[in-house]
Amino acid sequence: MSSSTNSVTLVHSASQLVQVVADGRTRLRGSEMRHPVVHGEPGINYALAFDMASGRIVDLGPTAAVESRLQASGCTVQTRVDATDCVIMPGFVDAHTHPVWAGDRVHEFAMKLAGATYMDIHAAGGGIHFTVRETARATDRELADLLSSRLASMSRHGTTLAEVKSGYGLTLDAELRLLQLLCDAAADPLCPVRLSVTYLAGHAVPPGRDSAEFAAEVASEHVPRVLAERKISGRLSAVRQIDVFCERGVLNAAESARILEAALPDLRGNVHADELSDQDGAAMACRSGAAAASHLEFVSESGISAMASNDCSPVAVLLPTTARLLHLPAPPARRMIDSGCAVGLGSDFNPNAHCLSMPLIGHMACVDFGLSMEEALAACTINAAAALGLSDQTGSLEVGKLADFVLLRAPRWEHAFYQVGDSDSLVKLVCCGGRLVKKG
Ligand SMILES: N=CN[C@@H](CCC(=O)O)C(=O)O
Ligand SMILES: [Zn+2]
Repeated sequence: MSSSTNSVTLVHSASQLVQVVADGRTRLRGSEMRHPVVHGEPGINYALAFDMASGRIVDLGPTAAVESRLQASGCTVQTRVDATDCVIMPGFVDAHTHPVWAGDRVHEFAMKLAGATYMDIHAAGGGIHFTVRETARATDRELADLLSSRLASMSRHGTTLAEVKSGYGLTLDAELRLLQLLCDAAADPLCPVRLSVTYLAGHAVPPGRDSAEFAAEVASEHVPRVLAERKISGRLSAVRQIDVFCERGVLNAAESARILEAALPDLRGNVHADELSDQDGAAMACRSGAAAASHLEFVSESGISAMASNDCSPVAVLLPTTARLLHLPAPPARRMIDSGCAVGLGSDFNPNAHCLSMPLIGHMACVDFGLSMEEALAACTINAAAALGLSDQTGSLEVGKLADFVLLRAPRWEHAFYQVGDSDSLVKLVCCGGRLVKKG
């Protein structure tokens, strides 16, 4: 029970309370992922109270105990939310999304089903290049509306924090435009999802350009301008991460490192690594001091060892939609966890992988990558928040943390991953920083 509390909202009578972490740890590595903290004694029901002014959790535990502590400390319970037959659990954290673009690529889905590879389409001027052209044609208003409807959908599926990347601009001005749209959304008090904005500085090499020369331009001109806008004018102050697509046919490890290092330590590194081939991407991410490396289908043993080495190593963010869609081998998820990596999860929402539901991602991580449900839970809460450097604030339910939680209409939390494709109706209520954003 925290002391400086006045008016609180009390969510009570839940059949389970899922904290994930209860001792302040900010990531779960390796075998620790098997043991998220869950309370669900038969005959006991559970509550969570949050301060309405700060949006932070002030107490949680069995309902009777929480109510008597609130009364003893003189708190006024202003709002009561009945969670009977529901589970209180942390909001889902989506550690990797590309939500600002126009023009779908459903035609490419058909091409891939007929056997075309991702890189065949990319090299022929489709893929990211197609989306860059469509995005350039769209107005700011159209892009803002598309972004906002995607964020609303994420929220309906229970996401309370998402990493959101630019990357469909490629030129400096076009990237600045996309970053501004993301920062405007992040600053909107009505935005239903907390956003952590990433400057995806090297998503593709513009047609006709040489990758080394493009990387040099991004490192020496684009990155300094984004950093200046962020610091001096404050226009892009919500930008927290930098990303590159380290891949054969895009940027190699040296070119990627050059861009990342131009932004560090102002921005945290967050890298597309070893997705379609082993490019030494994970190890490069470690050497560059990045906070997260995503994809990792082709990660090497040395990349896994580097990511498993300590509590500051990058979080290994796995993206089940992409591996499935592109018929890639599953990333060696078991090997990563058994080696001691902190594994996180992301939807990778983008025009290639059109999925906004983290419960579905958790299901796919279990079925396709061999995670247990406990590991998937840790991966899409505390570890995904760790990938964004925000796991001291969110990603678990603990006193003092943000009231970022969902009520799941189910007897046990495992239904989040078991009831595949049903997350919109399973998620009864979403609370983001103490703001109730979905009621049903
Ligand atoms: N791999 C690079 N970027 C995205 C795909 C972007 C696109 O195809 O538009 C990803 O993470 O999967
Ligand atoms: Zn991506």
